[in-house]
Amino acid sequence: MATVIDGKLAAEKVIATVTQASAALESQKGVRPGLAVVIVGDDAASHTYVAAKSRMAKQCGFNSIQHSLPGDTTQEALEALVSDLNADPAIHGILVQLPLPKHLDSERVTQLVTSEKDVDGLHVVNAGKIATGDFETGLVSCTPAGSMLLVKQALGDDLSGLNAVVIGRSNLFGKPMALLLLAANATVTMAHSRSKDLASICKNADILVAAVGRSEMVKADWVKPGATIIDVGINRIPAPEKGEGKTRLVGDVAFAECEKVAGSITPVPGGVGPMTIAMLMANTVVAASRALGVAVPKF
Ligand SMILES: Nc1nc(=O)c2c([nH]1)NC[C@@H]1CN(c3ccc(C(=O)N[C@@H](CCC(=O)O)C(=O)O)cc3)C=[N+]21
Repeated sequence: MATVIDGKLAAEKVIATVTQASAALESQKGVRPGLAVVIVGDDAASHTYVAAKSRMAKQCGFNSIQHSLPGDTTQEALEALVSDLNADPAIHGILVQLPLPKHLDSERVTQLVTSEKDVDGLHVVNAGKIATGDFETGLVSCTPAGSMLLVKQALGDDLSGLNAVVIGRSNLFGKPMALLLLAANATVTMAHSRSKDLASICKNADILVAAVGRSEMVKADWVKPGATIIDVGINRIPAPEKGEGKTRLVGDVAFAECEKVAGSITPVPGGVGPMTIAMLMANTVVAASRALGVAVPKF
């Protein structure tokens, strides 16, 4: 039976470091880290996530500001808000909740956020820094950064000699995750929906990272015995056993069967999800520390 990796506990440790660094900033500089979260429209799931982020930001002692814009907000209005936040010295981190409503160009908005305040790590400058091995001056996107902390917790900092397979190739997750694994000396394979024979690619993985967005797609016979599995999927599926119309959260990995083969595995919920929020707080305190010229905490 695999060890279940406790993402909530790991996230609490990150949050403790963030809270300490935030308090130090306030006592040294009289400034609290400022995080602005922008949400457009009334998607229920997005509002739940944003509420969780705001709650955590307050718990960390941040100045947490939420901008909720109506679903018919124009591109110009959204860009004007982001420009204001870019120029506001009290704001150190800006997050524009994705996905945006279809009439808006999210790539333009994402690239408008100044790279120093891009706590999502999605600006091309930050993506480029990861790609070129600069982990000192940029910001790493939250879900890959959090997943990497969980991998290192299970296996140590040096992944030399280990095969890592990342399923999924998005700019948001798959690409930066693969680059972080590579930087830690793993031998990395990027698999995706067009890959031939996913099962046999995965079977070779000492570290298997699933970010496909398809519930419970990774089966036990895809898993190398003893492998470390990081499940990045968040899929809401019907749960009639909980009552009519109820749902439950599952990952991209068939947990119950894979747990019997893996060495360690992250659960959903309670795995990567809490780490994503924790790393958002970490990026915010890092951005604030840099802006104010104080020592930057390590995570
Ligand atoms: N600009 C932007 N940045 C994001 O980082 C971003 C985003 N947009 N849009 C949506 C996704 C999704 N996301 C999650 C964060 C935490 C949990 C999380 O904490 N999940 C809990 C369970 C929550 C529940 O029960 O619904 C868990 O896995 O244990 C999940 C999902 C961040 N995202």
